[in-house]
Amino acid sequence: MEPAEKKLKAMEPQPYHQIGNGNSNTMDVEQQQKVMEPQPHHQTGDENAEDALIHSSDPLHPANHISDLCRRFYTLGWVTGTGGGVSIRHGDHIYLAPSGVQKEMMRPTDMFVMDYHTKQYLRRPLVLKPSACTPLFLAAYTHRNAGCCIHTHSQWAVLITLICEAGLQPDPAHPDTPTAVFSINEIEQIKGISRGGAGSSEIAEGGRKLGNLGFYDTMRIPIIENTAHEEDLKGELEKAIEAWPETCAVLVRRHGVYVWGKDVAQAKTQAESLDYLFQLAVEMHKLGLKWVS
Ligand SMILES: CSCCC(=O)C(=O)COP(=O)(O)O
Ligand SMILES: [Zn+2]
Repeated sequence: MEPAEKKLKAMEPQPYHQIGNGNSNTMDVEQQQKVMEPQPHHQTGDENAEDALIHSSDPLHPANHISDLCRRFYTLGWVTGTGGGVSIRHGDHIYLAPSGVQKEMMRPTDMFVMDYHTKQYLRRPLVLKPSACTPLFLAAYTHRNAGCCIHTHSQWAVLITLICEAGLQPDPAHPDTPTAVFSINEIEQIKGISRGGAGSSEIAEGGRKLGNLGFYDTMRIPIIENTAHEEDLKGELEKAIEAWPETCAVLVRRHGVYVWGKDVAQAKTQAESLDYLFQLAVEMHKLGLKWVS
């Protein structure tokens, strides 16, 4: 190979199972050596059937879409340093990223696929572990019938939990638990948030269409405490989902936020609107302005 050709080849992104990431949570030295040896493609047997789950020329196929979204979210600081992630539910199939990998470098071949009903993996890349966020994503699918769940480590999300922790912006509607919720109103971007938790097309009891929040509504996002291990957040996240039937997100103190929607578009736009509101509130706080009346 000519030197210029070699240089170009080295610049091409490689699937995770070919490069490793040095993250001990994912691949130790022994595992990395193991991936150099010829191996069966996957653990579960029918290679062609498994590959059909992740190979598609459609950029919106979940295996392609998750990789693409993570590259975009990386530039926003949402999934840097391997933190955060995205999961998509596609019919009965749940697509999940691997754990501890550089999320912006993922390829469709790195994806895990789980059956929604049995919770069994239909596809499991051999040398990778499924995201530690999996139980949290499943909670959004099970309890909110979500079609997509996004977890960010955005610094705006973390900062807003710290400001609420300091008790500087108690919510008048919840005086007993002033630090357990982030509330904001009278900001236009609130209209980007659905009223019903999973989707604006949902119909509430009595036939009322839920739609999105209005300018004078108060958006409330519960905050749960962080745990040493991501998967241990599941119980508190489920409790928060139950206690706040209108929320489309749960903040995790000193960690980030989980946001879901009925489909990728709704989860993504809600994550964007929330990040905007978190940032705005942090900046308002710096200026001594209140964000809830
Ligand atoms: C520095 S990331 C710590 C783990 C975490 O909070 C996270 O969101 C990523 O989990 P994953 O298992 O998907 O890598
Ligand atoms: Zn996280």
